[in-house]
Amino acid sequence: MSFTITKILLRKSSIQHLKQLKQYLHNTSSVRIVEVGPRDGLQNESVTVPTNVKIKLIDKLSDTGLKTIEVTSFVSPKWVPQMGDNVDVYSGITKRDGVSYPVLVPNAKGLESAMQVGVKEIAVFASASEGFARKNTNCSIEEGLDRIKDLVSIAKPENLKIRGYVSCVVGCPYDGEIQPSAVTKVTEMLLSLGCYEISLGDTIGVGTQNTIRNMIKDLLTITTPQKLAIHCHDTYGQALVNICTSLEYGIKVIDSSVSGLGGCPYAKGATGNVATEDLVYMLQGMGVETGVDLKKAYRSWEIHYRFY
Ligand SMILES: CC(C)(COP(=O)([O-])OP(=O)([O-])OC[C@H]1O[C@@H](n2cnc3c(N)ncnc32)[C@H](O)[C@@H]1OP(=O)([O-])[O-])[C@@H](O)C(=O)NCCC(=O)NCCSC(=O)C[C@@](C)(O)CC(=O)[O-]
Repeated sequence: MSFTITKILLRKSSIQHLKQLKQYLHNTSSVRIVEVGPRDGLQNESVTVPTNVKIKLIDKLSDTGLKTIEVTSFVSPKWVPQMGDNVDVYSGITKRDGVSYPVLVPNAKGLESAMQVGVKEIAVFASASEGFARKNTNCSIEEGLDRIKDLVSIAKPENLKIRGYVSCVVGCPYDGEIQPSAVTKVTEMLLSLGCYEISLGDTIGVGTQNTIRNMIKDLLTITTPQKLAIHCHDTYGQALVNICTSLEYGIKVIDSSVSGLGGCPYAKGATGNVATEDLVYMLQGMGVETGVDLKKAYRSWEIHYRFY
């Protein structure tokens, strides 16, 4: 290809890109932030944060304007001891009207305990990679989906809201690069089981603009952006860029973690999620409404910080 033709094509694609950005800014006046710090963040701390500190942190977060706060998980305490106080945390927090407090559940046993304390929303989790599925849940992708099917059959008649996660959407610490089609397959399955939204987890933060874009493009062949959320860990400082790329494709639900806490005990090398404060700051600058008070978000973190 001649140099001139390449230049024309490049100029055309950047004009298209600008048009797309303009369109997105026009369409995106607000986003919903899903705060995952108390679960995704604290599950990975080297020390177990005391229950009363977790409760204070969640109550402070409830005061920031966040509408969804994932508070804990009902997984096996043998696997993740940091979440072993799930019943006390969920029972101890002050539930505000208009705020949803989902919990992560891996199986029917976890769902049963969650229902006993009156949980109204759960999050189920699957993986796009076999290696991670086995390390994180001790079963294959397919067996994990069967477990989810079982627990959904109990949760649905009880009118519980069910959110789904797909982990390792671009890369896996065990299997390497992940093909978009693998993500699409698991997402389609979770949607067909009744999840109202699927959060796309870049579990180890290896995504870049291109890999995130390719993954979303493939997903948009089977679903709409309204059914998707993005969940970026920030290992290589790409989280905000990857979030902007997701916004371009119309995704308006973003997971983040206060102060950038986070990681997964079964994904070595994974650093924290994108920090809620950084995300709110960026979106405010773009004129996108989040409903979150930035100063209060900073202050909520002090509770946890004072613990150390
Ligand atoms: C799925 C299992 C349970 C299978 O674990 P397993 O060992 O295969 O299960 P099991 O059925 O053989 O049970 C083993 C023991 O755990 C107990 N048990 C079993 N289930 C529960 C439960 N729900 N609550 C309490 N206890 C439970 C069970 O009763 C038994 O106790 P024992 O008889 O030995 O005394 C295990 O692998 C597990 O809990 N895994 C979860 C790991 C985890 O929490 N990882 C982090 C969350 S995922 C994540 O962070 C990614 C995400 C969502 O953020 C998105 C992203 O970034 O990608």
